[in-house]
Amino acid sequence: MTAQAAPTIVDDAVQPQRAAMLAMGTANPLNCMPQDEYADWYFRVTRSDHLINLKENMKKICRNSGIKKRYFHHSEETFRRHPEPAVRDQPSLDDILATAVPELAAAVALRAIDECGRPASDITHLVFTTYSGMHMPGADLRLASLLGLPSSVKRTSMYFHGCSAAVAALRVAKDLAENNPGARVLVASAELTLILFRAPQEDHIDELVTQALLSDGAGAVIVGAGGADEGPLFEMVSAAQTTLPNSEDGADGQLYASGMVFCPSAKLPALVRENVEQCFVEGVGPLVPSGGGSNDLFWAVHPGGLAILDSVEGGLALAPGKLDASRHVLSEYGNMSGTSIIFVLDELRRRGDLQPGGLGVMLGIGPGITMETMLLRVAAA
Ligand SMILES: CC(C)(COP(=O)(O)OP(=O)(O)OC[C@H]1O[C@@H](n2cnc3c(N)ncnc32)[C@H](O)[C@@H]1OP(=O)(O)O)[C@@H](O)C(=O)NCCC(=O)NCCSC(=O)CC(=O)O
Repeated sequence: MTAQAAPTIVDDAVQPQRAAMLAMGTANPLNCMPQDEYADWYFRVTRSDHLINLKENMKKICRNSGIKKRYFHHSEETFRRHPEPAVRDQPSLDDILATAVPELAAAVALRAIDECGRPASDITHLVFTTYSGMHMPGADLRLASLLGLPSSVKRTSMYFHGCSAAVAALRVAKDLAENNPGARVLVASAELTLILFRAPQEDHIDELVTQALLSDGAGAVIVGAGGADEGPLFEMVSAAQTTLPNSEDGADGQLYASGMVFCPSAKLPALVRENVEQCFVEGVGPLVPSGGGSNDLFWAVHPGGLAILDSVEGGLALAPGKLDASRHVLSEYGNMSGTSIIFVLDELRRRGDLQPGGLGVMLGIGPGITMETMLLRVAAA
């Protein structure tokens, strides 16, 4: 990826108190699974080795997934203690998820708070997102308690936004920061795939794709609108959400007593390819300087799968290398659903290719089909 020129944007005058990402943190559970061992492991723990053709199919999907390894909270030990999710479809997941989701979220939130250099008690708003379980009170409250946030913190939970969740949460955080002077918003996203772990079924290749690509992770970002004094990383210039018409069946998730069933459609990559440019142009295009094309921007794209990234690259006619950060995250961690985008942002800033003032687009792709776009500007060093 080459360093880019730093275009200026047009609406600074109308948005004096623009929100920015001030700090971020990411983390994964400890169990690391090489992708080339996954099919053998998965069919063994689900006692499905007799489904020989399906297992071969799974091996092929894993080989072609662009993923080297994934991380999981669960392990073989989980299924020795709780055999239900692996073999009977009657899982007893709730206690595990109710504890592990806020704990993982707290670990990443602490990293972001540390990086920010101000105490947790300065957090005024919490926006929490997950699909890995639902409780009342929710994981957001447990997270607030683990972090020791003030009891006055204003909590917003966003459940079941799938792979566009963290971009949507950041959009909400941007509005909160820009409309509440002094606000310091903690965005936390945590996903554990234990909620959707199920034995393979012969007529459900879509579920096999889910089992082969999705993985566990959490990310946190602190958002404020205090200007340069706060040491911003990325200014959040403008955000948009676009829902593709008649695409509800493009990614279908349903929560049952036995856990979540999530089925991405085989047509999802084509839907993305056909629509991504229009979503970009309509969503944040008007703020990109005239003459600036998609290749003049940096890109943080949800690494949903190799075919998804290839579709975004093709649909926007991006130069090779433009999605390297997303491809790297896919390879090293798998598809951590909405959380992935925070890993991509973190990867982009670590690479050191971004130029102060450089513009880029963050793109989340989730059920709907929903495309969440946010125009970002790299803050001055
Ligand atoms: C799964 C793959 C790695 C497999 O790649 P391959 O190179 O092996 O080959 P391929 O794409 O031709 O697929 C192999 C065979 O599997 C079938 N196949 C692929 N995806 C399928 C799906 N979702 N449902 C049912 N069948 C599917 C193909 O039709 C083909 O069938 P046949 O062999 O009969 O021709 C890739 O297709 C991929 O990256 N797909 C995108 C995955 C995806 O949807 N990710 C988003 C998850 S949801 C998400 O991130 C956001 C959200 O919505 O929340």
